[in-house]
Amino acid sequence: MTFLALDVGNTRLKWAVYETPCVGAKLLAHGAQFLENIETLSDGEWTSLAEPKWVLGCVVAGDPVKRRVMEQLDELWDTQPQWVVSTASEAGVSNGYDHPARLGSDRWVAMIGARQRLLASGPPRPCVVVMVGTAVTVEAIDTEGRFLGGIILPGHGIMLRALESGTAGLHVPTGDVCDFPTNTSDALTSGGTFAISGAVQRMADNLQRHCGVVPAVYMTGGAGWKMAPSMSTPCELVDSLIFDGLLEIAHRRMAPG
Ligand SMILES: Nc1ncnc2c1ncn2[C@@H]1O[C@H](COP(=O)(O)OP(=O)(O)OP(=O)(O)O)[C@@H](O)[C@H]1O
Ligand SMILES: CC(C)(CO)[C@@H](O)C(=O)NCCC(=O)O
Ligand SMILES: [K+]
Repeated sequence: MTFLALDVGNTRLKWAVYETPCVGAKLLAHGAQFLENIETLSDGEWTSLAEPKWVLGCVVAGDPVKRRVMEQLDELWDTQPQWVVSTASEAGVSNGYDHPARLGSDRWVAMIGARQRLLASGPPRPCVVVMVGTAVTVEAIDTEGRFLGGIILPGHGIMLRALESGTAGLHVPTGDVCDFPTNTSDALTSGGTFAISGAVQRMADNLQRHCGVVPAVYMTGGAGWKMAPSMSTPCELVDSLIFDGLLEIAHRRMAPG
């Protein structure tokens, strides 16, 4: 009766198997694979798994990647995967995007995970949801669970590569984050980090002004742990926000009773 959750990003596929489709269910196995190596899943890590009863995922990589993931699943099991599409509302979150379906499903799922966590931890309040992956997204959700809007900015890696390819003199090793960088490495690393933490601060300010309450801030994504020490706003790092969202959606859609 296991549940396989899939998060197919622009750089890596992350997967997790839970005992049941329910937030807080026991995590039985998990892993991550760079998109170039997806083909190894069906004769590698996934071979030792029991056939999952449910498979639910979100994909923001292109259709060719999605097809390759489906082939891997198909080689091993009969279970038909379901893929989350952003809609006008689901699992207690409503979608303020101009065209709800155009919102990246990873953003939608992470918001559902965050809202679930927020409500489990106390009375409703506004929250900011930060995802630090290949790209960075910062979303605003109001007290009622309405996604008001969010921003997309380049991730740390893309920022650095853009600077490297657009200049003659910016090829240097990774530096440290510091308040007043005095060498090129530290200047680049701190610049990328401040761009992200500054964007989060700004969105938290926007949301606080809009709602009149200090928002909770949740952060997730592969590079979240790198960003966490440099945030200027208090912020809770939750590695599993996308999986929590998938569990919550699956629970509401699939669980009997
Ligand atoms: N250990 C690290 N040190 C520095 N930067 C990192 C590290 N890990 C990840 N990053 C940065 O974070 C970005 C995305 O990393 P990662 O692939 O872990 O995230 P992700 O959430 O899996 O991304 P996606 O979901 O978009 O595939 C990369 O662009 C990289 O620059
Ligand atoms: C912004 C990313 C790349 C973040 O992973 C993804 O959510 C995406 O491709 N979104 C589609 C565009 C949008 O959300 O407006
Ligand atoms: K992601």
